[in-house]
Amino acid sequence: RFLQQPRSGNIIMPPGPPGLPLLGNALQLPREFLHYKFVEWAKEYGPVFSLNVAGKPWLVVNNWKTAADILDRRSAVTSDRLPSIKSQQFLARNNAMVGGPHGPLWRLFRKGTHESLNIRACSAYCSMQEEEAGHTVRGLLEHPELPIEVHMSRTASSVVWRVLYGGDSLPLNQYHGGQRIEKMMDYLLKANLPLNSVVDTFPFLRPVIANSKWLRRRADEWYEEMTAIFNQFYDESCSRTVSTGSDSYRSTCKIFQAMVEKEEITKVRGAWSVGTTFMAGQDTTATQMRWFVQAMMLYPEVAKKAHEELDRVVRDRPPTFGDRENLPYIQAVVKEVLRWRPSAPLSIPHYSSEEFEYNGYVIPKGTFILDNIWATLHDPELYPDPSTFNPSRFLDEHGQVRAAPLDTHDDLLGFGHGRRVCPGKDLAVNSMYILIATLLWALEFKLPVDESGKEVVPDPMEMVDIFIAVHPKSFKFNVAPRFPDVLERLGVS
Ligand code: HEM
Repeated sequence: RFLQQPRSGNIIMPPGPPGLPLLGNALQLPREFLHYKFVEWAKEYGPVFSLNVAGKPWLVVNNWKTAADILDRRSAVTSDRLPSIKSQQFLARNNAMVGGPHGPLWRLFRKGTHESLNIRACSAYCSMQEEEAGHTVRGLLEHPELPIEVHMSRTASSVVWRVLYGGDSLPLNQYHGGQRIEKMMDYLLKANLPLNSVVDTFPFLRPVIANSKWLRRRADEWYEEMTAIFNQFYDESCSRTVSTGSDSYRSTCKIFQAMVEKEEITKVRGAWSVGTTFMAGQDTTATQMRWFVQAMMLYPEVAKKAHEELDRVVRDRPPTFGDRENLPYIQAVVKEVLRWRPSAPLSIPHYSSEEFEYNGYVIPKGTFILDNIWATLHDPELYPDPSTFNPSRFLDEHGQVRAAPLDTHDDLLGFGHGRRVCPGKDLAVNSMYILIATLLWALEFKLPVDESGKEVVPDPMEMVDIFIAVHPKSFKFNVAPRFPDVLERLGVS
């Protein structure tokens, strides 16, 4: 308790678990699945509690109400990101907007991404997304030997690639441009892992490293290579016109190119904005779709209800975006996938840029704020029996999608809060809708069997924490076509 007391002036932090002198709660934090530990602490200390991690104040927000109060309503002062020396300053040279400060540069980045990804702009990508859903069915049927992560990663990358860079559909099982970015991203993500950066643990080393070419050499090489890749994709994109099916659109690169021409942003920052958006948008959507496949194998009664709805509404032709309003159960499956297994259970941490007041507490400037999305989406008060995959929880007594209760973000779950809310949320939900509808229309998901004929049942609690994102552990799957000529019907034979 002593360590939760004000450190200076009138700071009053909410209570939290007691810690050790100097180290505070640092040794009590598990290295992975922090969100589970926070759920335990929230039961004891309430939905918003504080920690002291080696002298640094942390605030953990664990339900929809506190998230709305702190991250939405006070977003003017709770939308910063932790200043990270290794990843932001040395690796990305302050060009990575996702982890960057809440300032003028970030506003330009949001302006460009919003123009490209807002809900109206997204309508231009629908025919491309329908086509990608068809390619995914073909991939699953023609290459069932490939792991589910390879299929879903191709699909998610391809959609984001085509929107951001206006390129062609990405191939399955062949090295492509998107993978060049993904490979590089790994190093940047790992630099953010707690205690993975010497300079962030001991910030007094910053000037020493900044002034030594030899100590900085790995970071410099990484930056040069990343920038060359981003610039190459950006230049190629700026010279193409995109047209898919009945739609044509400006790639995100072209939107940033117009901003570069108006001298609002430099070219290198435009290229980095697009590249880091690709990084943020690819893995998240792919992870949600892997959970969807697992859920369909574990909950065949859900797949059956979805098949009944699709058979009644679209019958023997593939679903389209035009069918969405008539497919409430499919919409509810999309919501339940996002609720059941959010791909970023602790969101991306926020940081307070000013001292602020909340419920009688006074939270200091420089507080690391963790949004425990997992706790919110597994709160039994809002979602009874939260560990069961049950899309019907989102439907009213007439079988229609129920209106989202105030402040719950029930209409777009798992995309974060406040000014930092995910700018790709509408594109992601559109991708998930058309993929889920098309995969369920085209395929029967079954549990695979082992050599002795026994069903292999995946455990939905087996997950891999890779910092920010949490994936399902790799699992086997089995699919069969629901129509003998399914690929012809999809136009992808
Ligand atoms: C189902 C898929 C997705 C999920 C679950 C998801 C989730 C999130 C979350 C939780 C955040 C952090 C929000 C916060 O700080 O409060 C975020 C940020 C972000 N997302 Fe997504 N996202 C998804 C798809 C996408 C897509 C498709 C794109 C773009 C093509 C995208 C681009 C971004 C960017 C650029 C940020 C950083 C925003 C900022 O710092 O201002 N995301 N996302």
